[in-house]
Amino acid sequence: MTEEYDDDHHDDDDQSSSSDGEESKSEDSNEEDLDHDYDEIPSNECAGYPTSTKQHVSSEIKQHILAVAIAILAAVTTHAQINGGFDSWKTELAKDWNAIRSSFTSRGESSKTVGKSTAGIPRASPSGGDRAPYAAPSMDAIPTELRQRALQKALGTNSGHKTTILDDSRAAIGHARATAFRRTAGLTFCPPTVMEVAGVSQSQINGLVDLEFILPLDPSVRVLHSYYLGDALGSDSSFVYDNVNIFGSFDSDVILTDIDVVHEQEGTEGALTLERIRSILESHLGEVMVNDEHVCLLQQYTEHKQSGRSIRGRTKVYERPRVSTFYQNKYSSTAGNALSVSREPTEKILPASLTFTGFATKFINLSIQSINLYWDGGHISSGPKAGQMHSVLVGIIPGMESIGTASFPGHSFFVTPTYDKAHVLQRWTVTEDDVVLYYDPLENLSIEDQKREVQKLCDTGKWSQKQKFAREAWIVDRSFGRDYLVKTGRHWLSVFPQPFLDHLDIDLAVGEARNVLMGNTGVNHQGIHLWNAGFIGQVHTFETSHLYFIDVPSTLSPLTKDDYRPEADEQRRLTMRKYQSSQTKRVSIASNATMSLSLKVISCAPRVLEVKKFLSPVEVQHLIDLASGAKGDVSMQRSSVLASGIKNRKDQKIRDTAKQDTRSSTGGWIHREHDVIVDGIFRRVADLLNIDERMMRDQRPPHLIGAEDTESLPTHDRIVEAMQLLRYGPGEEYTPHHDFTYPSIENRYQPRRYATVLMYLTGEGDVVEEGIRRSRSRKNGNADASDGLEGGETTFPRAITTEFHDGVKVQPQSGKAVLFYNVLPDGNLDDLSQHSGGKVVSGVKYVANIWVWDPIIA
Ligand SMILES: O=C(O)CCC(=O)C(=O)O
Ligand SMILES: [Fe+2]
Repeated sequence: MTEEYDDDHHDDDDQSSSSDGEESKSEDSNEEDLDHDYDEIPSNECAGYPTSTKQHVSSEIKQHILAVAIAILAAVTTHAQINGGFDSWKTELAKDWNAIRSSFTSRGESSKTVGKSTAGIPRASPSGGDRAPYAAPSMDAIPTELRQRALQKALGTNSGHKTTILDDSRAAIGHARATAFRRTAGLTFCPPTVMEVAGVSQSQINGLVDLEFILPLDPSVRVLHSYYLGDALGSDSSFVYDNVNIFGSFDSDVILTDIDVVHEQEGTEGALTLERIRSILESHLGEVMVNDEHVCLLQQYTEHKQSGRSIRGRTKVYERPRVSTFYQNKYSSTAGNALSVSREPTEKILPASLTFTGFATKFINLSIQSINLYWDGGHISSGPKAGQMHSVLVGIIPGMESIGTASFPGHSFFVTPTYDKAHVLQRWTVTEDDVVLYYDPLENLSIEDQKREVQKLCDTGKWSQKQKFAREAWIVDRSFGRDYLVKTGRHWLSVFPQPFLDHLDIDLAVGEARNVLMGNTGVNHQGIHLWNAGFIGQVHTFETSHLYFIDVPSTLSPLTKDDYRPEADEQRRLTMRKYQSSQTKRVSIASNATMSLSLKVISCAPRVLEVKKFLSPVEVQHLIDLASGAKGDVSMQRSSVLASGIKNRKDQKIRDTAKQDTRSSTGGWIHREHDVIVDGIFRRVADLLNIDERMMRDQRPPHLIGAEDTESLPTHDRIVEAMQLLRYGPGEEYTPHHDFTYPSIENRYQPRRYATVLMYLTGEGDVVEEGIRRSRSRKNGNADASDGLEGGETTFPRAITTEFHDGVKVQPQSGKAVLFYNVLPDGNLDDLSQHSGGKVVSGVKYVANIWVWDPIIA
């Protein structure tokens, strides 16, 4: 991925931060009819596309129904019945379903009146505030006594003690204490276990909570079945999606047909047994490849096919903690004690209201043609172009793909064919409720007509299998996203499901990668390490053997692949010791010396941590010299921005259009192999992130890079981009944006930048300021370096706090690093990770950025 992103990395970017951010009053086209139930969507092999006009029962009601159904089930059934597994679960649920649903109808009605909504989801409060405006029914919908009684029954014990701890753990240990980034964790289509029915599951203790979701039977079964196949069969190929295409369109149908045939032959009432389905799958895949969730999914398929009833599944999601838990000593009842968090604080603590209301907006193209996406800036009010429309090309959305940008409520966007920019296909005004927007040429057709149309497109070969699959995958994603929103209050910006790292099987050919993930780094196969951000001011420390450079080595030639061989590596490490120290001044060090650095949490949501003195003055100086041209070989250019998701970044025209006022800095790229100092910084960053530095190496096979013996790992590619050096002069800035991008739906791995490490080279309390000034004026007479930096703070405008109205600000300080995560522990992209580089008032701001992608095992 590095090769692809190095030269012109893509950030999505706010297109028009000058907007006053006023809440939109304009009509949106997504008014929904909520009366349609999932269960009534007919099953069909080639279509069944939900539309935005007729599809779902309010997801909120669904959540209530499910939660209550499970509670009732748990409370009324005996231990043996619960243990009866799938069949009894389904029967019981089915029996209670209608009664439960009708008892909730009135509640459902009232949710409709909350305001204009998408899929029955009440409108967010316009003021922003906590941004969790949706009362998540979740576990709280189950009365505590019911849950406890169910648990006691299930466990056959009266241990009140146990119950209390488990109840508390959900509220307390969940939340911010989730310390790993997981991708679609614990996805299952099997009935709840005894523990789960009782409201307890292992993953709650690991920090994530259960989400029960419902998907329309068609096309979900086909899509998910194909993903399971792809993951099973393609686990050692780079792009599982290719396998999904091959197997998903061929084997997938063959397996489903086999199941249908056996079902018919055996005349089974309802569903085939799990054993029978397992044996059919095993005959195609082999024993080790078959996983239980896949089997359960197919059982739901046989059981629901006639009725077209929906698919039920569960996965883990991140529940953001209450803002009161972000403060260790401020709100006494929480006081940093994990197990007491579940008690409600006496006073209701609200986050500071925000003056900024921007958010990530994602546009999905459900047609097969590429379309242009424009931001509509309205009429130009003065100047020679007065009266003309001002629109800005955000990017081109390829067929069945998505791109995104940061936006504000009230912003308008429109799409046109790429070949006819005057023909507006669809126009949207974004609001907080509508940030994932679909262009769907079939949207206005009835479900029946859509089916016919898609069938025709399939039959006449106008759509490929791949295109059809991608469209169906988006439909599944969209459906999941609604349940995710209701449960968490957050929009789903990722793609569901992401590969199931939780299910990596030790028998599969991932041994080495697993070791890397699990090894000394403390990262396990369940997820990628994230520093805990339990409360503001929380301090962590990490050890690194990549000590500060306190002198510049006599030779600074680029490193070759051979330099990364273990012996060469070790030799260099020893040689470099004479230029290094464990403090920013010289102290005597042993050859195996390490140093320890502290990270301090400055924001819990988003998760932001700072490390003072991450870089030594010599390292800072070295990077500034590279950025300022004193050392020549880094070419700094006017920074460009692109909507995230655009893949063709060689397209100069788009790039030029994208050079807007949103980002006025200049920047250049520097590879880790540039020299030993830069390489050392990358290694220290790996330690900071708690990942194996080898994953940051060039992963291309030896014959492509002219080396014999390489230490590459079974990741797709190196997981780090080249370092980006940025220079901002007075008046220059980078307006609010996200660092994440939207991966292609075709990429089964859904790679993303999970972490940003931003290192300040100049700034307040500048320990090397004097040195920099002297050296710069000496070396290149750079006049602008003679002033200290004023302004240029990095702001997380949407950080949740009880103190600040404009978010959390980070003052540039020479040598300081800020680490923030662009993802949440449940694999969603973190909209709150939005940030800006403030306007420089005087002096020059230099920063260096390192973006790290989540390790993906090939
Ligand atoms: O300059 C800053 O403070 C932020 C830079 C940034 O966000 C970026 O380059 O993506
Ligand atoms: Fe950024």
